[in-house]
Amino acid sequence: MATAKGSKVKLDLSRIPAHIAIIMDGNGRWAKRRFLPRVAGHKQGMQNVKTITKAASRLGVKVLTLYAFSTENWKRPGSEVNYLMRLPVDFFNDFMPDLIKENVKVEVMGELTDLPEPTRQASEKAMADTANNTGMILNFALNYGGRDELVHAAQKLAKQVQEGTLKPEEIDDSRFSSALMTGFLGPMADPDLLIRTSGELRISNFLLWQIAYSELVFVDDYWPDFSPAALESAIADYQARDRRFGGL
Ligand SMILES: CCc1cc(N2CCCCCC2)n2ncc(-c3ccc(F)cc3)c2n1
Repeated sequence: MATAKGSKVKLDLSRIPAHIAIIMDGNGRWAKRRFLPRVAGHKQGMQNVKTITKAASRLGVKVLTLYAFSTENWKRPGSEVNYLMRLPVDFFNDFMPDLIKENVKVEVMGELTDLPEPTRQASEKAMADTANNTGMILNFALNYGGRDELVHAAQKLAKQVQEGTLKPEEIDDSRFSSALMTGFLGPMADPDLLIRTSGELRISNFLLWQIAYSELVFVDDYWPDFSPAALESAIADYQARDRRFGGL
């Protein structure tokens, strides 16, 4: 078994999960514990996105989906939302050369039309500038909600039936998966491994259809403290499980 260099755990590099999704939670509590403002946690959290992106890419992960902003996050104080909405701009200003060097392809999924113009433009430019990259897909969920995604998929398919281009009996798992925001990922749309940081044991309206058979790993680290070693440990947990996909 080939193992990751310098790793504390023995990873089978031939069984790295193709698609890892992460709920990056605990940024505000990370700051509070250090008597810093919440936005300091978000800033450190963004730095850690860069660290974990590189670590996942180098381990051979094919898709890394990160829950950056949920449809419910608009309820936060205006000053915090304004700060958060600038992070994608800062991320790409700082990290685009590294993303190009890592051959990472950026995707951003969610209700992007509701975002501030600079946030949406930075996301669209990053997707355009990395469109020809063939390495890991870094897929940000931005202004994303799982129920919102299911409703939009149902509406899309209902419209096709109404237009006469689709029969109701033709709507099956595959057709529904293709109608979701993760449809562009094809056979890799469903995460093999979902990680949530900060000790919370909730799914929080994330990838509700896609995680039907995902392995779930909950870690106590706050997101800013979630290290490449912690990622490898979560992957080792995944590799130690015996996935049955509903079978015996
Ligand atoms: C819009 C809210 C938000 C918050 C945020 N945080 C704060 C909370 C979560 C922890 C990570 C740091 N990050 N980190 C990267 C992005 C990002 C999103 C899209 C994109 F195309 C490029 C980068 C980000 N976006």
